[in-house]
Formats: sequence, structure tokens, C-alpha cells
Amino acid sequence: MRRVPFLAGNWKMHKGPKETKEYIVELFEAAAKDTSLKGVLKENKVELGIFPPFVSLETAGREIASADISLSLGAQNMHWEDSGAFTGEIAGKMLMEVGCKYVILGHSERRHIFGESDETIGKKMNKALEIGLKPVLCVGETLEERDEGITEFVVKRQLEEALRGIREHENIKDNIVIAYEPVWAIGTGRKASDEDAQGVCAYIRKFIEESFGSTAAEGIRILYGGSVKPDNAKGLMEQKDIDGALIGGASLDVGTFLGIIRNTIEALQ
Ligand SMILES: O=C(CO)COP(=O)(O)O
Repeated sequence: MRRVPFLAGNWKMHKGPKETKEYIVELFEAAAKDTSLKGVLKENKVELGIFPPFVSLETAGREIASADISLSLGAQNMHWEDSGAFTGEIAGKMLMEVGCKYVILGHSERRHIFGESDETIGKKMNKALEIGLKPVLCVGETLEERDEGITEFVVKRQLEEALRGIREHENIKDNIVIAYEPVWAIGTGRKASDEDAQGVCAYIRKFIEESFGSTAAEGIRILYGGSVKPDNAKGLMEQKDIDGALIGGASLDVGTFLGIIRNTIEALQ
């Protein structure tokens, strides 16, 4: 079974509502003009997603709802409670109200700049699944951890903690996406080699099989993230256990994002 590749743009702290609207209009116009791309999207052969900042989500949700090309919407973080005295935080249900289907959890910038722990990521994972929001769980090692040769150990720990309390009946293959993002490859222009990225993604799939069974492992989508660009997308997408990409910088420009999309489609043929 071929999993539907997911190309997701994590915009990080870029683009307010105005720029978000312009971007989506430009993306839809470009897709509408390109009949082969439009066909691929209409037949759901590839899923596209964008993850704008919180304040731009409502605008994005509105633009997407009125278009005939599908584009999934997600947020970059959420809190694990539904409401309460948590100044500056956003609840998952609020994200769903403005049209989000996905939420990125455990991004390395959240872990390393904002001190998010495996424990809080686990709480957020459980809450997202409880309310029907699909987490894109990020895992990945730092350069020191890689040099020490403990990549798999680190990734395993992150997976165990994030997926604690989640059971197979929660249909993780359809409700969770995992993104392997080596910290040293994020925003550095230094992408992991196709073979290394494939190796870790295969390890993640094996972990899912051991924890949740083979149906979950065969169906769950595992993305690679870290310096994905149009010219390196094809090689990545040809890897057996890589089902798409979580793209930072290169997703901010419509033309560059489209380059990644087109090269991914080429890899599928
Ligand atoms: O962090 C990333 C996506 O979540 C990757 O960022 P870059 O594509 O800019 O390296």
C-alpha cells in the first residue's frame, strides 16, 4: 500500500494574515493553471499542508474553505488543556474552530528554545487525539547526540514519551504523522543524506510496529524535515519509508514550495 505523501510547510514565525492570504491566493492560482498538478491534488495523490502562525490561521481557514483545491491547515503548537488560566496559550479546540486539522507538536525549536519537555509533549499528544486534531509529532537528535552515535536511542525516547498512554485503537495510522527532523539539519542548509534519513525513518516505522502492530506501521506517514529544497526533494521522496516532508524556509515562497511539490510528484512516477 502506497501512503499518500504529505508536503507540509511549517512557516514558523513568518507571515501575518495579509501575507498569508496573498500566499494562498498565489498558490491556488498557480495550481489552477497547472493541469497535471491540479489533477494530482484533486485525486488526493499528494496532500499539501500549511502551518501559519496562530494569528493567521483564521484568514487561512477562510481562504481554503472557499477554494476547490484541497490544502490542509495546521498550527505550530497548542496547550494540553481545553481552557484555563494559561496566559499566552492556545487550546486545541480553538485551533479546530478556525479550520485546523493538524497541529505540530514537539518541534525542536519548541524543545530547545522554549524548554518543552517530553512530558508536556506527551500531554499535548493525548489531548490532540482526544479532541480529533491530528498531531504531527517531531523527533530528532542534536549534532552532539549524532556524533555520540545515540540517534536511535534519542528518537526512541522521544517516541516513547510522546506516545505514552496512546493505544492502538486510537487509529494512529490515520491520526498521527511523525516527522523526523535532525536538529542539525534545520535551517542550516545541511540536509541529512537520503540514506541516513531513510535509516532513521525505517527505525521509527519499526518502533511503531513493535508498539502498535503492523497495520499501524504500514499506514502511518513519516516525514523528513531539515533543509528540504526543490533540488533535494526527489531523492528523499524515493526512499521507501519517507512519506513526505516538513518544510521550513523553502515553503515560504510559493514558487519554491511548488518546486518541491513538482519534484515529489516526479518521484512518485
Ligand atoms: O524545522 C523545519 C520544519 O519544521 C525545517 O526547517 P528548514 O526547512 O528551514 O530547515
